[in-house]
Amino acid sequence: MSKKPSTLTPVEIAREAFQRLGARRIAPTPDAYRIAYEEIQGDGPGASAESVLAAFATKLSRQPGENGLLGTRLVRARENNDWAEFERQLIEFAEENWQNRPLGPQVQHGELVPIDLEREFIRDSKKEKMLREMLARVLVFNLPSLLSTAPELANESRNSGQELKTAFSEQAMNEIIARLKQLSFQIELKTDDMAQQQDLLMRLFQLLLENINGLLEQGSWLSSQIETVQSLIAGPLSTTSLADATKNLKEVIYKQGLLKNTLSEEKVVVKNMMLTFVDRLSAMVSTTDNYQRTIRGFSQQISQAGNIADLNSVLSEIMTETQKAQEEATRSRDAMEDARQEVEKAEERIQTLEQQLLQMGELVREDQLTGSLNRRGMDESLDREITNALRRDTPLCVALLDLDDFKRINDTHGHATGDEVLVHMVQVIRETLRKLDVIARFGGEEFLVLMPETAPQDAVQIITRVQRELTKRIFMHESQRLLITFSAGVAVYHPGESQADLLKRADVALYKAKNAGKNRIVFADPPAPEQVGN
Ligand SMILES: Nc1nc2c(ncn2[C@@H]2O[C@H](COP(=O)(O)OP(=O)(O)OP(=O)(O)O)[C@@H](O)[C@H]2O)c(=O)[nH]1
Repeated sequence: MSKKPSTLTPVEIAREAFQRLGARRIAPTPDAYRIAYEEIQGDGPGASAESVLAAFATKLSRQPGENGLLGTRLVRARENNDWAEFERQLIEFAEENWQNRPLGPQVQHGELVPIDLEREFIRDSKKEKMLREMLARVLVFNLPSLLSTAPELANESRNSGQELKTAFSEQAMNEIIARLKQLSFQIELKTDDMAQQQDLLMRLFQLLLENINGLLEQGSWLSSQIETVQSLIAGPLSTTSLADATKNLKEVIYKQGLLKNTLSEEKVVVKNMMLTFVDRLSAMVSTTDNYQRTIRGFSQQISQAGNIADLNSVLSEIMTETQKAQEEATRSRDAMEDARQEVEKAEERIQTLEQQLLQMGELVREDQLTGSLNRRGMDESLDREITNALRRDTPLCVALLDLDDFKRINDTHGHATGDEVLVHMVQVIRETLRKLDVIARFGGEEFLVLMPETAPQDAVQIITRVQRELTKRIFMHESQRLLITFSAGVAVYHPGESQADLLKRADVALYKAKNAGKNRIVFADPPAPEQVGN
């Protein structure tokens, strides 16, 4: 800190002092001369406070940054002999650095603050109060709620928090610090334990699911639910994906429950109708039996009749009985006709409900990313549409769509953007297609569109519309416009053809579209005769 005393003689110092004043263009007043003299003489015994401050200012002015600036200001104040300004600069600097003084890099991140440093810091009573309150709140409220599976640690956290609020002495503070160190260590151990337990539970859950699935009928509703859960827990778990899956399943289960209730009610109605039908039938049969018995009685009476008058009375009785039997038969026929109509209506309602139930099932056969059907849902839909097409004798077309240069999109903009493109693509397709068309994710960036009751030329038109729509509805990524196109192979189903052969033809056409330069649609060749059983 102190400057070495000069080795010059007093005469040399006096000469040097005059030269220095000249160089600095300062008038050689006694004060200025004395300062210059002392400056050159250095910190010898008896150096004045002013010379110490002047040397300090000069040294400081050679420092970089804020310190250098302060030094320059101090040198200027000293040169102007403005000691009031010199003092003001020093006080300002001291105040600024006092206020902003950080705890310092000496304290490593994650380590407890040493007591002496801390004492300095907590002189600022406002900050101390805030810090104490925040820490107490974390210990009393937040930490215990995370430690619900470790009640003894939760209690310790709560108690330390409470005591921290009143730990004002150094000793009390040291005790709290020691307790918190211990608590932190125990929480660390507990967390490791919990992670292991969670892992074991997850494996147990997987085993359980596999076993249940093995017991279930293939393709049953519950089996598909279980597969969804299995695939979910196989991947990385996130709160959002779990919440989404739970929400989906809950909704489906709720709707399924409603539909199943209505369905069983409808089935009871049909059963009652059948019972009425059988009742009426037996009533009619017993009426006919009675009638036949009565007629047999009459034929006896006729054979025993002695005169026309007897015969006349038998005849009028026969007429009455016959009329009764006829009326009963008509009543029974009407009742049976009503019952038959009711049964038909109930059957229709059952069919509708079963159809809805089937659609519900498809909800969990969805692709998680895009919301379109997944491969399993697609297989079932295609099966159903082929059956419908054959039964109704209507044309069924399929289109296999494959995004162009999707790998480049992934490579250039990232996988997450690639995912968004897939979602965008499905949204555009869905909004462009008709209600009865179905869209399924065939795999990766390939989609299958089923177009029931659609002739080949209409199918090509529909897919062209999707293509146009996709170029109109530009996909934006970070203010950049990404042009998304696809190539497609379209095929019409030929009766007798297998699902696999139909998809194969669409795939070959798609391959041709890609080879012909992409962003185009190719119609598939008809199947070979042996593929349709000719
Ligand atoms: N982001 C994302 N990418 C996927 C997904 N599934 C498959 N891919 C990627 O899709 C890309 C398909 O690449 P390619 O088969 O070479 O096809 P392409 O780049 O579209 O080229 P062409 O079909 O010839 O136009 C691969 O990079 C896959 O990793 C997915 O779910 N999300």
